Amino acid sequence: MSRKFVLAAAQMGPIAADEPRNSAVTRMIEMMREAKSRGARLVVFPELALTTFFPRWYREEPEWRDRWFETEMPSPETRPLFEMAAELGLGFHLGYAELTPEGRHFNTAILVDETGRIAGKYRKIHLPGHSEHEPWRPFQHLEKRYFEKGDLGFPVFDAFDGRIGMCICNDRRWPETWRMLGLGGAELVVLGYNTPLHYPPAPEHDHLQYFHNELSVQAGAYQNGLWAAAVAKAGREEDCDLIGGSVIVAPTGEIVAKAATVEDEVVTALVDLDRCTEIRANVFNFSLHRQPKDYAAIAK
Ligand SMILES: CSCC[C@@H](NC(N)=O)C(=O)O
Repeated sequence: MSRKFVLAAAQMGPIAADEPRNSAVTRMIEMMREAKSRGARLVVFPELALTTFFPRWYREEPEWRDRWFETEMPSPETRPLFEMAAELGLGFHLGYAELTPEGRHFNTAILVDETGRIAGKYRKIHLPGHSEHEPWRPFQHLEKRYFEKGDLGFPVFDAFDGRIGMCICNDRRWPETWRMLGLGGAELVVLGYNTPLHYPPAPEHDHLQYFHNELSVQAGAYQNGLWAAAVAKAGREEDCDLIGGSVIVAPTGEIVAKAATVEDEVVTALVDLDRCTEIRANVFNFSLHRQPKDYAAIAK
């Protein structure tokens, strides 16, 4: 059985602070139609794809924070995505802020299959930034304030005739993320990101933002012999420039599709999950070459 399918990366341009959820959903549905017209089976949306990247602001009122969070999925505003998935026979990956019935806040992503059913959930583990107001910054990065660390580990799901893993934005910079997903047997890792062009603690690295994105995703894919799709929310969002550069990467580490704009843009690639073997049966044959006894410090 062939395990080839068309994968779509649906980069999003900026979402204004006052842009309602149903506007973002309408933009996503338009990109789902575009992806389907190119034969896609799965479309990947960014991190926190329903709203502006709200951790850039410091606010103390709990009700201010909670307005950015989803208390159910699907919700009345997001249900059209699920209905469109079922109608088109097109799965999707979506990042959003999750508020649980117990009052817990997570930076979450879900995988939805071609029938519109939630096939998997991941909660972001590597939360970047800071937890207190730092007025010297031109904008805040308060993920450590507004979210709890994810509590689901790095699960891998049976879907799309393969094994699919997820991570979110800053997770992609950590080799441990990719190795955990690789050890779980992931053949495709999908992720979204909101990455500012300007990094206030080390502005001398600003010109490297696109490079570090590609470096991380290409290394993660190659070193674990898996496909990867990394998808941006891009462009000038509320006076903060976010990088674009959404990519689909093969298990060889080669970029096979790449966005050219910082706007809503769909890029597609034909993904053959059986190509993971090219790497996994050779250079990164884990059972043959990996030496976990010598890696003890990594897990401390
Ligand atoms: C403040 S750290 C840099 C920004 C970070 N962004 C997210 N959303 O994780 C990233 O790793 O891209």
